[in-house]
Amino acid sequence: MPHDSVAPTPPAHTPAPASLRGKRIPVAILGATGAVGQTFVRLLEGHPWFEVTELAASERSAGRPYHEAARWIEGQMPARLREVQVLPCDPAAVRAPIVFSALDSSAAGDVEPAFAAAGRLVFSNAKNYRMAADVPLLIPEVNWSHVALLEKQRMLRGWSGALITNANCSVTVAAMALAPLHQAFGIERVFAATMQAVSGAGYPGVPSLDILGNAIPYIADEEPKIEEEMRKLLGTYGDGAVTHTPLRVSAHANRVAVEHGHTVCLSVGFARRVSPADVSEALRAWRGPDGIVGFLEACPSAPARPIVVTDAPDRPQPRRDVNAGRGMSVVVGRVREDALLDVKLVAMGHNTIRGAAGGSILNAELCVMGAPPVPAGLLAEITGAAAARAS
Ligand SMILES: N[C@@H](CC=O)C(=O)O
Repeated sequence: MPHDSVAPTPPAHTPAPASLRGKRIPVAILGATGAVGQTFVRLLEGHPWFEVTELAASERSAGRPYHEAARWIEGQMPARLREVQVLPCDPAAVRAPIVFSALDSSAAGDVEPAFAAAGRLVFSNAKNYRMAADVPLLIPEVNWSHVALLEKQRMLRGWSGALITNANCSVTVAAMALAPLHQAFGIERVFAATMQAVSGAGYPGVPSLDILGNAIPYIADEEPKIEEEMRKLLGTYGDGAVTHTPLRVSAHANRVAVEHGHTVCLSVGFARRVSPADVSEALRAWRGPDGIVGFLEACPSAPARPIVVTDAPDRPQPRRDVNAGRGMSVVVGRVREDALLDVKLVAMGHNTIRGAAGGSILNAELCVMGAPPVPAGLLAEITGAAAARAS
């Protein structure tokens, strides 16, 4: 084979953690009618540890059967959910202990803290709290140690639940490619140019007459997000805080006529001399921090390899590679010398799976496993409180 295989791997059959005692944890999806909400529904259908029991959305959708409220985008809506009545995004109406939020930032700002205050473990995709000092911004393989912020968050905010965020989708792709290199060699400067799929803009998203046969060199708010979130993601946790890495990042964000898969062209400057061969070797060997690799291997959503390196001269390509690791791997190729910085490469990943719903689900799986440093007893506390509410 000329390069590493990027074929989708079959779903893992992972035994549930003993703490679940053979039962799946009920979970709710907030913003269930939108594109990312629907991706949560698809990925969680048949999940061995989680069962979607509640769907919530805006006042406009609340009270309607899910099949009427949501214009389903890919494949078929799971039959068992068609008649489920959509709930309002209110913790008094939604009972599940674990909540996946696909809410737009206009709603997430009030709704997500309300659920965390009401004892729920909230996994957010929205931008609102990503940069808050007490909120973990997580990509498990990159910075799982930052989950330790939860202890301080719950104390400071007086929440019986907690809030965990995942990163913007294009940052996720870039950060996964850069984390192994930062750990091994120390990165000082990054130039990033994205080619982002239309699904990143949600549904109905970018008008077809704007994007067909076109590329748009602007995505609102995207460039500052890439620059700021990258510094937090690659930062270090200690003494109850994350110290952002002093990395200089310059980003260009572009929308292109691709359905799924964000591509990021990266030029990287290191603190010392690093060759393309060093970079390829570090990427191929990387599985994430030693302390959680065993936990990741037991997570149903974790790919066998978070980074798939290809030596093919014309890859990665969204059309061919976007489903690597069932959409959870980032495919990296074109690793070569850079005349301006040191090394350049191209990273591509599934924006609505690894970059959104799949990333949140993996965060939740690691929490359920109690992967350290998840605060001891967090899951038992949250599910115990939910059982008490139900009785
Ligand atoms: N802002 C991104 C979505 C990912 O978070 C995009 O527009 O593609």
